[in-house]
Amino acid sequence: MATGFYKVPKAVNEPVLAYGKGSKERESLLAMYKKMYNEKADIPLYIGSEQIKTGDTVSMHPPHDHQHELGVFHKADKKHIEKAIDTALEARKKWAKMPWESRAAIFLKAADLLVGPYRDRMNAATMLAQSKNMMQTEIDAVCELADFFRFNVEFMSQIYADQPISVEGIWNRMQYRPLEGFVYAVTPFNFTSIAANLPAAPAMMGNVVVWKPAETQVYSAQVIMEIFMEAGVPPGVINMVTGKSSMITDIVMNHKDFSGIHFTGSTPVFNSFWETIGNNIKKGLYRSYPRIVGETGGKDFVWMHHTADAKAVATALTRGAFEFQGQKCSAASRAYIPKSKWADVRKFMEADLKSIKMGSPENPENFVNAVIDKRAFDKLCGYIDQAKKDKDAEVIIGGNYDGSKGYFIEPTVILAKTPKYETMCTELFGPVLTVYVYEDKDWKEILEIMDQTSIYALTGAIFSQDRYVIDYATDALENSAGNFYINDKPTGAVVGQQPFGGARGSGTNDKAGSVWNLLRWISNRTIKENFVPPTNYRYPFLEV
Ligand SMILES: NC(=O)c1ccc[n+]([C@@H]2O[C@H](COP(=O)([O-])OP(=O)(O)OC[C@H]3O[C@@H](n4cnc5c(N)ncnc54)[C@H](O)[C@@H]3O)[C@@H](O)[C@H]2O)c1
Ligand SMILES: N[C@@H](CCC=O)C(=O)O
Repeated sequence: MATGFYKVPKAVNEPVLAYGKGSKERESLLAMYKKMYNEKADIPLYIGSEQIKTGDTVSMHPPHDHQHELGVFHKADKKHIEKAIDTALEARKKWAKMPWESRAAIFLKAADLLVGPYRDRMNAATMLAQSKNMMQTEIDAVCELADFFRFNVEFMSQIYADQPISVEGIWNRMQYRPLEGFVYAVTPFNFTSIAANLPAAPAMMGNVVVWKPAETQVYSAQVIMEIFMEAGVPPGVINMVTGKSSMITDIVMNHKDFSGIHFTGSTPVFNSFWETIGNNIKKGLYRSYPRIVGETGGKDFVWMHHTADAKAVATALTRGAFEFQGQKCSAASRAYIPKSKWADVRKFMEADLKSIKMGSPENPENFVNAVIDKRAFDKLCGYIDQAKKDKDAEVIIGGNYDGSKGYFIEPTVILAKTPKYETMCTELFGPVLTVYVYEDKDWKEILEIMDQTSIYALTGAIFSQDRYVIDYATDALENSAGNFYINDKPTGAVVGQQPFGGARGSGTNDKAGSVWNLLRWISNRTIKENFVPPTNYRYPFLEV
């Protein structure tokens, strides 16, 4: 097909729109929010070219307005999952052979559709489904997602261009085959961009996918499917199914052509997948070893040295811990502050948090919105109530909540009297930050404690103005975070700039939106061609 070594457009990060007062983009987005709020969605399963409405439905509600119904989505039963797998495997016959330039064009088109005609719809859907304010949805559902599509296209072309050396009479080639089978993408509620990227990245590399979004994200997942279809992803390449997670996983992982899992979500769920896959390998069920890629939980830290600026640290904590209600895997959830600076950090945080407004994302003045659902709300309120009772803790900021209209929890700061207090160690995934105040002189010991406090190693930030201290802490915390920040908050990684992912209990660290991630979705074939094959078996020294 291709009659040239085509070069893909250079990827650049999508500029984030400001949504300032009186701006056209703000007006247009709010109009779309109102329109979608008043419609009733009826979301089918997307299997091949069919949109299946099973009649077995689940209703959807904005977390900040849970009495309002956004519509319903339809649930699959066993036969739909089997059909999705069969359809994917059928689609693979053509998709795996499609020239890479055509696959690239589809995802570049998806990016342009997203930042153009779909921008408002994608943002409004994410505001409604996940209770993100305008800025949080813009950086996630539009900019990060467009970046995933465009940068991955560039990384794909770099991978394909990488070829082995050849010697006289021999031409060596590397064929970057998709995996033999289908990939299962299981995605979290909190980032629309991650939900789209997990099926898109393997698909871009020529794989076919069965995609199961989180129940609380299905509303915005539908818009992703609309974009995929309009961009030209052929029917059957990405099949979106919704329904009981354990039933879907059971059918998928017991299929001999299951070739990989692309997961983002909590650590226990990922562990259960690994266990199932391991047991099935033992039974000899699979054709190939499935690729297991999972980005999971975090207990992300901010550490301050006494040489750091208190206002900068307080700002990093306010944004890092409470943007999107702390529901980022990267969110700062434990902070270590030296005694000499604590009064200042606390004063600045109190002032910041007092000025924060909480409510619906439809009102742009609300910095904080609702947590995702009742389960999360109850769990978080339970930890806050416990901290109010515990001798080892004190709730010093916030601590109030109200679930009557929406699942609203005030940004809450707990002061822990021991560095191993429960909320210093366990991922809560909400607007709760725990602070431990240490003696300035003990800064080296505290770094050691930090490294040993949680099972996770996702993100972390250190603040200091002393370069020796920065170097020491960077070294001491080498394995404590896959994304490490110096004098910055631990959230907000940008595709192409800070490839994202962590190790230990935080996942396989394959760095979403990078070459390293895409490499997991191919299975190379090395091809050696000999132009003039030898016709004499003898070694030179055996010549007669
Ligand atoms: N490391 C990262 O890059 C990253 C990014 C985003 C979120 N996260 C993590 O995700 C979690 C929050 O997201 P969540 O609440 O959606 O996570 P979750 O683990 O509850 O759900 C993730 C997905 O797994 C599915 N699932 C849950 N139980 C299942 C089961 N038994 N079988 C099959 N599927 C199942 C869910 O339906 C959802 O689609 C946090 O732990 C957060 O740290 C990590
Ligand atoms: N990439 C995002 C986190 C995604 C996880 O939830 C960040 O860096 O804040």
